[in-house]
Amino acid sequence: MHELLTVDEMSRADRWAIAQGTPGLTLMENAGRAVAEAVTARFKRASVAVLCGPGNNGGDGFVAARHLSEAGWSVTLYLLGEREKLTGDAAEMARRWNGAIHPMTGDAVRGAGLIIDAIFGAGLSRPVEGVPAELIQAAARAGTPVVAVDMPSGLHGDTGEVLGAAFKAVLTVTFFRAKPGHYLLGGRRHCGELLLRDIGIGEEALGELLPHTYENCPSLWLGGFPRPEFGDHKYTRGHGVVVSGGMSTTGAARLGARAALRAGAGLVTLASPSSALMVNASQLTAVMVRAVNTPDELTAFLEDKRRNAVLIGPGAGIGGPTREKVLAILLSGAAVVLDADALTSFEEVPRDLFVAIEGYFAGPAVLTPHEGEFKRLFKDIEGSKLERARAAARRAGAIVVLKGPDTVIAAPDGRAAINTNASPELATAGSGDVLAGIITGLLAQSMAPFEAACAAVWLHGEAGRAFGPGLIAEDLPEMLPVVLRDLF
Ligand SMILES: NC(=O)C1=CN([C@@H]2O[C@H](COP(=O)(O)OP(=O)(O)OC[C@H]3O[C@@H](n4cnc5c(N)ncnc54)[C@H](OP(=O)(O)O)[C@@H]3O)[C@@H](O)[C@H]2O)[C@@H](O)CC1
Ligand SMILES: [K+]
Repeated sequence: MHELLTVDEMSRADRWAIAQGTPGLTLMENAGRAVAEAVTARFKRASVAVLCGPGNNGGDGFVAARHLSEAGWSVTLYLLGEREKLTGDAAEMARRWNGAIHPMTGDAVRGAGLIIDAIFGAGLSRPVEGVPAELIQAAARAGTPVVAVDMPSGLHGDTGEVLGAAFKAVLTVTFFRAKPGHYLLGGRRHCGELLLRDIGIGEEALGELLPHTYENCPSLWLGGFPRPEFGDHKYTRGHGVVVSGGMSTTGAARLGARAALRAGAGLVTLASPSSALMVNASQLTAVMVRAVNTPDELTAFLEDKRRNAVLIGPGAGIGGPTREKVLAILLSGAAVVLDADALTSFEEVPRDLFVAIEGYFAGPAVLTPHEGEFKRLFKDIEGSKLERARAAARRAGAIVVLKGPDTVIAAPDGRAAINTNASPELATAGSGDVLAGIITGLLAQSMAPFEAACAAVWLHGEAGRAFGPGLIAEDLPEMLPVVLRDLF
C-alpha cells in the first residue's frame, strides 16, 4: 500500500523508531548515505555544492557530503546560520564532517556542477527569503541540477505549496514514506524524480500512525475490483444508467455510457428525452436507449432495482429539471455519480443536495467536480487540494473526486488518495464524461464507492498514457481493454 505521511506523522514515525531502539543518528546516517548513493548512481562526477540548513535536513546534508567526499567527489559545504547553533544529531554529523564549513552566501552555487539542497525539509515553517531565496534563483538561472533531500526547500510537505520560493529539483530523495506535498501539483512541479528510501523505520510504525492518505495505486483497490466469473450473466454484472441531455447535448452522455460498458457493467442504458431519442439511437449499438422525460418517469424507470448505478450531469443542462432528476435518483437507492451540470444545478442550494445524499434511501454517491464546479458547491471550503476534497466529502456525505492534474479522491470517513498517473493529454473535451462513466460502470458491479472512484481515476490516467498524443475523449473507453489486460 502506498501510504503518504504528513509532516507531523513523519516526525511521529521518526520518534517511534527512536523509541523502539534505533538511534536518531542511525536514521540520519542512513538518510544522508541514501542521498549520496542516489547521486553517485545517477550523475557523472562533478563539483558539488552541499547546502545545509540549521535543522536535521541540514544534518542529512552533512552526512551526504561526507559520503560523497569519501567517494572521491569534490564537495564544498555551505551552512545557513552558525555552526554553534546546530543541536542534536545535526551537530554530531557536523562534527563528523572533516571538510570546511563555509557560511552560506548568495554566490554559494556559482560554478557548482551539482547542488544538494539540504536547507529545509519537513521543518519548513515560513516563507523562504534572503540568502536561500537568492540561491534558489541563482540555481534556476544557471540551470544547475539540484538534488533535494526529503523535500525541495520551500515546498511544504503537507500541501505541496511553495512558501516564498522553492528549488526545482531533478531528483528528490525522501525517506520511509512520501508526503502529500510530493504528489500535489506543486510537488509534481518541483520534485523531479522521487526516490523513496528505507532508513530503518519499521513498517510497524504505520500500525501506530494509522495513516489515511494514499498515492492512488492499484494496491489500494485491486482486491475489490470486479472481475467476471464463470457463470456470470449480464444481469449479475450490473446495469448502469446514464441520463442524456436534450437533442443538441447528447454526446457527453454517450461517452459516459460507452465508458461504463467498457468498465465492465453488464448492461448500460441511456435514459434519453424523447426529443433526443433518434439522435441517440442512431449513434448507439451495445448501449441501449429508452425514452425517459420527466423526474417521475425516471423514478418509474429506476423502480427496476437491477438498474443499480446512475450517472447524471454530462450535457444534462443546469436548473430545476436536472435538480429534480438528481433527487429522484437519490430516492431510488441506486448508486449515483453526479458530474458537471448535476453539480452546478445545486449552486444556490447545495444543502438540498447534501441532505438528499444523507437520506435514508439514498445509495452511495460520487461527486466529480473540477475546480470551478467545486467552488460553486463548496464556496467556503479552503486549504490545500487534499484538505478541500476531504472537507467536501465530509460535508456532502459522498465520495468527492476533485479533478485536475493531481486529482484527489476523498471519502467522508477521512480516507483520501492523490492520483499520480494523469497525462496532460487528458485535458480534452469529454474526458471528464468518460471518467464519470467508468466510475458508474464499476459502481454497477457493486464495487465500493471510494475504491471504485480511485480505480476509475487510475484507469482513466492509464488509458490516456496508453493512447498518448492526439488523444480525444472517444479514444479513452477504447483503451480500457489494453489497460485492464495489463492490470491483470
Ligand atoms: N527527525 C529524524 O529523526 C530524522 C529527520 N530527518 C531529516 O530531518 C528533516 C526535518 O528536520 P527538522 O525537523 O529539524 O526540520 P528542517 O527541515 O531541518 O528545518 C528546520 C529548521 O529550519 C528553520 N526554518 C524553517 N523554515 C525556515 C525559513 N523559511 N527560513 C529560515 N529558517 C527556516 C527552522 O527554524 P525555526 O522554525 O525553528 O525558527 C529550523 O531551524 C527531514 O526533512 C529529514 O531531512 C532524517 O535525518 C531522518 C531522521
Ligand atoms: K531540502
